[in-house]
Amino acid sequence: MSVQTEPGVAATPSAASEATDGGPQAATEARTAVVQAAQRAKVAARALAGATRGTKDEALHVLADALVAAQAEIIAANADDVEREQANGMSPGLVDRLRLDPGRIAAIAGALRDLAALPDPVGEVVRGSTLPNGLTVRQVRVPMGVVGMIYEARPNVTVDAAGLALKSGNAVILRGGSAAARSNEVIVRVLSQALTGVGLPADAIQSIDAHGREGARELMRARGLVDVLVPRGGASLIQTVVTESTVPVIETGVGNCHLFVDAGADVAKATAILLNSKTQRVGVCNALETLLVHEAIAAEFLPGALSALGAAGVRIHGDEATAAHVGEGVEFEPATEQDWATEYLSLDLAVRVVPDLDSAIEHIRTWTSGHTEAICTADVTSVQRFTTELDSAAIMVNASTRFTDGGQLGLGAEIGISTQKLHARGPMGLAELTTTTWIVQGDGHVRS
Ligand SMILES: NC(=O)C1=CN([C@@H]2O[C@H](COP(=O)(O)OP(=O)(O)OC[C@H]3O[C@@H](n4cnc5c(N)ncnc54)[C@H](OP(=O)(O)O)[C@@H]3O)[C@@H](O)[C@H]2O)C=CC1
Ligand SMILES: N[C@@H](CCC(=O)OP(=O)(O)O)C(=O)O
Repeated sequence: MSVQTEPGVAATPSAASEATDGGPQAATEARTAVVQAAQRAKVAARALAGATRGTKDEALHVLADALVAAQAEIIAANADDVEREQANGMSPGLVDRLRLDPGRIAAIAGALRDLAALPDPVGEVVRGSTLPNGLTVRQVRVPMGVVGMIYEARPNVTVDAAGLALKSGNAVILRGGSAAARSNEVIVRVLSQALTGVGLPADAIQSIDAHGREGARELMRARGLVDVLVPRGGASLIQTVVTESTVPVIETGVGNCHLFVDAGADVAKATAILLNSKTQRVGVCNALETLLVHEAIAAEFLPGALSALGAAGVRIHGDEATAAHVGEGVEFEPATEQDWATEYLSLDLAVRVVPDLDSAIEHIRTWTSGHTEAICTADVTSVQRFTTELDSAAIMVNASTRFTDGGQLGLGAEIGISTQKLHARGPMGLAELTTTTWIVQGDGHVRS
């Protein structure tokens, strides 16, 4: 699968009418089910908002243990999903995103334990002062309440979202990608049952997967019951949610990440960063899609870099200047403008040689979706310009694009990576799932 993005826009919108439609009866059933789930979640959210850090952290460990204990059942359900989707022609990159194994389940459980080790965001005083009139003013973090989430077929996200919601004192209603339906069914059951073991309500973690896209649409309309909706996925999903949701939305966005190798960059480090960004996990939004190379380093850098990419199975879509450096065993085809706009999510990479930093910045500003850009350089002026003249959610300096990830950046996990600017930008962790309340304490104060 690949995604075309318009210059500067996370693009390819498609109308809600494209969504699978189960007819009026399915819509009514979905409405009833989602409203009831949201009502239960609202009650559960009150219990979570008052839960102590100790209870929430204990719950996260219990959830982690429960997942590991249910590993065989989860992996069997996941194997059904993988088998079905492979038969349906899902690309290897997306199958990799869907697949679970014991190592991945251990990592997912580990992320829950990492969340337990982080400070509780709830109750944190963001600002505080005593005014000249004696009033004490504090702005304090509080949970959002009920968080709705519509997301891709990636079962680790089910657990990350549940863990983040729990630690930040929120209830969560999940609608995962249909390709992961069996995996998510088992995971949500295991998690919500485990909650009750520590005296927290099972309704704090609910799934509406059974109601498909009808359920997702009802979640968008549950204003007053759902406090915030996080859509995490492709352009069609984001466009539909932004257009149709009456619930407040925090958008995430598609990736189309760039790496610029500057004149004078350390070739060994740049090659390692390039390979990691492109090949470590190709189906994810922080994978590299376009390499830009300063012409002054092209002859030194490109032959080795392209042959390393070729050895890793990467197909190059390059401009003429790149073609001159392609050696034996490297699959190459001439790039068109479409390649600059494409999020391949596969072992494909667009490559362009540029005359200078200005051209690299211009290319990125033209084609980026605003997710992650990286530069390899030894020049502090280039760093300064790259980090201030681009307008993306994350900028990596001499580091892989793959670091745009909540776990990697110390947030424990992430509910999504925001590529818009309001409330949150970049990987969204615990603090991003809270809002604030102003607590003003007086002693009979009145306003004059
Ligand atoms: N910035 C970020 O945090 C992230 C960005 N992404 C981006 O997402 C893309 C890959 O995601 P992909 O696998 O394509 O996921 P999709 O966008 O296809 O699906 C994600 C979820 O949205 C649902 N959905 C999709 N379209 C609609 C619609 N029109 N109405 C209602 N629900 C809808 C899907 O349901 P169904 O299963 O029924 O199709 C699924 O539950 C990439 O472009 C990647 O960069 C992905 C994750 C994180
Ligand atoms: N958190 C991710 C990156 C963001 C993400 O979830 O991407 P995607 O696989 O497109 O859903 C990671 O690097 O593991």
